[in-house]
Order: sequence, then structure tokens, then C-alpha cells
Amino acid sequence: MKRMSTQSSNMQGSILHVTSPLVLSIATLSIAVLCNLVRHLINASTWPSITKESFLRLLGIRLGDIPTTVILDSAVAVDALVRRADDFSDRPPGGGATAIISNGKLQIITTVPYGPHWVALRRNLSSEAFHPVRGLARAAPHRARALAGLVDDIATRSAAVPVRECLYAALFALNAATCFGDGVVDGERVEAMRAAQQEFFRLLPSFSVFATFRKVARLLYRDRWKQLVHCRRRQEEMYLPLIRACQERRSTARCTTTVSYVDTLLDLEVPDEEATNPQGRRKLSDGEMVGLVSEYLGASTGTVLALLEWTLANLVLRPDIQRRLRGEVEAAAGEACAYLRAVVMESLRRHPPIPSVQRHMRRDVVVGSTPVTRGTLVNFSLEEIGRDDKIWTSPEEFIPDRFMPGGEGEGVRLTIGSKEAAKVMMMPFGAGRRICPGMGYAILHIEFFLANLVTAFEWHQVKGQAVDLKPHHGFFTTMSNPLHARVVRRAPVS
Ligand code: HEM
Repeated sequence: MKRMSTQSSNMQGSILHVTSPLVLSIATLSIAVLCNLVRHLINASTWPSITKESFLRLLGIRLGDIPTTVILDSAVAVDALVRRADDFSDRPPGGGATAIISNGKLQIITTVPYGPHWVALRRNLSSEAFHPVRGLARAAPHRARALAGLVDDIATRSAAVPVRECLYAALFALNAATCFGDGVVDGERVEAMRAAQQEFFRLLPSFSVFATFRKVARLLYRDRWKQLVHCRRRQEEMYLPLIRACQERRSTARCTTTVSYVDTLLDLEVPDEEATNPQGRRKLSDGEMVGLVSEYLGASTGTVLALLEWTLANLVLRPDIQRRLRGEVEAAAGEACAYLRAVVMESLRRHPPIPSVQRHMRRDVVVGSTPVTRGTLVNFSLEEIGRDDKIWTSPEEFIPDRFMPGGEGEGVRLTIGSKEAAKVMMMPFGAGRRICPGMGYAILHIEFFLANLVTAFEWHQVKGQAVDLKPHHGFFTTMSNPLHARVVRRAPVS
């Protein structure tokens, strides 16, 4: 390029002055296309069909793709995520619908870069909404209502219960209640929100093309961009009136006690990047609140739903495990259940709903022995770590006993501290500063629903419909073929 500009300075005013850089660029581009084309033809057995993606690849452009180093080793993962957290606490930029659509101006917990804004959003979720007393204990009536609705729903279904559908309705209603509090969302509205949110998460992985070269991607994927805008608009139309209703409820009831996630968001103040005073704080904007509500509903429903469905599928396949679990829960009468925890741990190990976590590098680093350059990604495979055959015996099998006393997984913890590297055998909730803040809420709900569902019903295979454990890797890892089960009603749930 430097040589070109020297040349052109001698040709002021000539047409060549204008065209030669263009001609050279076209020539360079053509060579690049030809090289890539030859490479494709050498690798492909047939002539490649020309799609938008393949054409861009010929140009050497991979929309949404950032060079990535994949880590499969748990010790390397812990060293990076936990011990060197200063370098490993940022997610890839440009992810998440809220951030994409606002060009990075509006952020949610998942996408916000590590820093004071992240601290404020995250602390609000983990210490306010998920506070053991103010949050989790207060949600008990919502949980009881959701369970009663779920049991009624399952009991009235015909021979093959569509397990995912029933669980989705119950979990979404529960999370909408903990999100907005009492009396704000009616059943019909919850159903519309659930359908919209389900559609949004189905489409979300396809929006990753907008993570890089956004302007080009918007031109090439106009329909996809329209879908993204449409999804976001629907969320605003649905959630903003509910947020207003929460505001209204607070002012009329003269009640300032925190009762829901939205209440905590209405109280929250985050650092004001535009303030002249570095200590300046501001309230959240409407756009930010819509994104945070969507994140809350999506993360709290999709993950727990996936895990419960996987667990029930394994219990259908293994009546012996199901019977033992039921026996333990009934005998425990509300006390802690070691085998219940073991079943949940085994499910998290074998079927982590989020298969990997990504970190974006702000500077050049070395991970394990691999140099990783600034601006690229490191992907830690939670799925592979949980199924490492150097750590686990028969890792593909569902064996809750591994987590019982004397088992190879005895004492495995999900919260990973810097001194625990030697014992880290799985990390379904991630690790380091960005570890999942919903872990306690998730485990509470998974155990609550599972314990009640195995005591309320016996779960059997539907005749002629084999349970298929093939995974579908969407935004969450779910069963490729949703579980259908034949259920037999047992004692009513207390
Ligand atoms: C079985 C249930 C769940 C699993 C397996 C799970 C897993 C994960 C994983 C692997 C991460 C990434 C962690 C990392 O990058 O190191 C994450 C982050 C996150 N999860 Fe969960 N999660 C679950 C439930 C929940 C629930 C119930 C919520 C409640 C809203 C939630 C909210 C979040 C949020 C907000 C983040 C981003 C945290 C941050 O960037 O600081 N998750 N989760």
C-alpha cells in the first residue's frame, strides 16, 4: 500500500491515479478468490454450490467467525479461567441480540465487558434477586403454584406426555412470576411471552453472523436482520408494559420491599460512562431493562428445562435409578437427599445445557502451551471436560452412583476456587468471574421439580417410541427428539 501511494503522487489528475489502486485491489481480490476457489476444489469432491456463505468464504470472509483456540483439558481451563481471571473475563464482543441491535450501546450481564458495569448488573442478580431469603425463599409460593399446574397438566394428558412442552409452560410461568412479581402477568400473556421467547432462542444462534463485519452482514442477511429487529420489537411491546406495571405497583402500594427481579432493576444504579464525575451513577434505560428481562427469562427457563428433560429421559431408560430415587425422596420427607443430588450431578456432567464457554482476549497470552493472540477467542469445552475418559470411567454412561460416597465423583464441587484445580472434574456452570450466577436458583428448581415429579408419577417409555439421547446443539443443548413418556399417577403431591 505504501508503494502505491508513492506512485500515485506522481500522477496527480490522471484517470490512472483514481483507477490504479482500484485495479490493483480487484487484481488482489481476484487472486484471493482464485486461490480460495482452488483450495475449495482440491478439498471438495464435487463443484461447490454457490451460497452466500460459500461466496464469502471464497473472498476469505467468514461472517461471525473469530479465530478460536479450543481447550479440552480441565486443569488448563481452571488455570486460565480462575487463576488468570484478569485475562479471561471477557466474552466475545458483538454477541447477544440486545448488544447487536444497539451496536454495543445496550448491554446485558452475559455480553457486558468485564468492569464496573458488569459488577453492578451481576451483583444485583446474585445478591438481590437470588438472595437466599429476599429472593429464593420468597419465590416458594410461585414454585408451589408452578408445580401444581405442571402435575395437573401432565395428569390430564393422554398416553404420550410431551414432556418438554409441559415443563416449558410450568418453568416459564414460574420464572415470569419471579421476574415481575405477583399479579403483573396473567396466564394468557405468559403464554404469548413463552412462545415469543422460544422463537427468539430458536433464531438466536443464526444472529451470530452479525458479530463481525456488521454492516456487510446486514446487507447480505437482510431477512435475518429483519427477524432480529422483529424479535426485539416484540420483546419491547411485551415487556415494557409489564415493567411499567411493576413501577405502578410500587408507587400505589407504597411498597419499597424488593419482590421481583424487575423491582431490583428499577432500584439499580449503574456507572454512568457519560458523567463528568467518575463516581456518577444512572438508572437503567428501558432498552437495557428489556434486554435484562429477556436474558433472565431465557437463561432461567432454557437451561433448567433442558436439564430436567435429559434427566427424565435417563430415568425412563433406567427404571432402577428411578425407583431408587423415588424411594429416597419419599423416605427423606423433605430432608436432604444425597442420591437426588447425585442424579442431578450426573445429568449436569453428561448433558451440560451449555456445552462450552468463550473468552475474548484483550492481549496476547499463552493457554496451556498454546500462544493465543489478542482479539481472538478461547473456547473451553465443558462437554468434553465432563466426559473426559482420563477422569471418568465409562463417561458416556449415566451412573449417578459416581457421586455417592466412595464414587470417583465424591466431593466434586460446582463452584471452582483457585486452590481446587486438582479436583476439577466438571464445570457445567463455567468457572472464574463469569461463572453462572444462577447456579443456586437452578439447582434448587431442578431438585424441587425432579423430586416432586418422580413421586407424583411413574415414568415409562411409550410403546414403539424409543427414547433417543441424540443431542441438538442449538443455543442450549437439548434432546434432538423431544421426550415423550407414558406416566402413571401416584400419590398426590403434598
Ligand atoms: C442448569 C442450569 C444452568 C446451567 C447449566 C448454566 C450454565 C451457565 C454457563 C456455563 C454460563 C457461562 C459461565 C462462564 O462463562 O464461565 C452461564 C452464565 C450465565 N448464566 Fe447460567 N446456567 C444455568 C442456569 C441459569 C439460571 C437459572 C440463570 C438465571 C437467570 C442463569 C443466568 C446466567 C447469566 C446471567 C450468565 C452470565 C454471567 C456473566 O457473564 O457474568 N443461568 N450459565
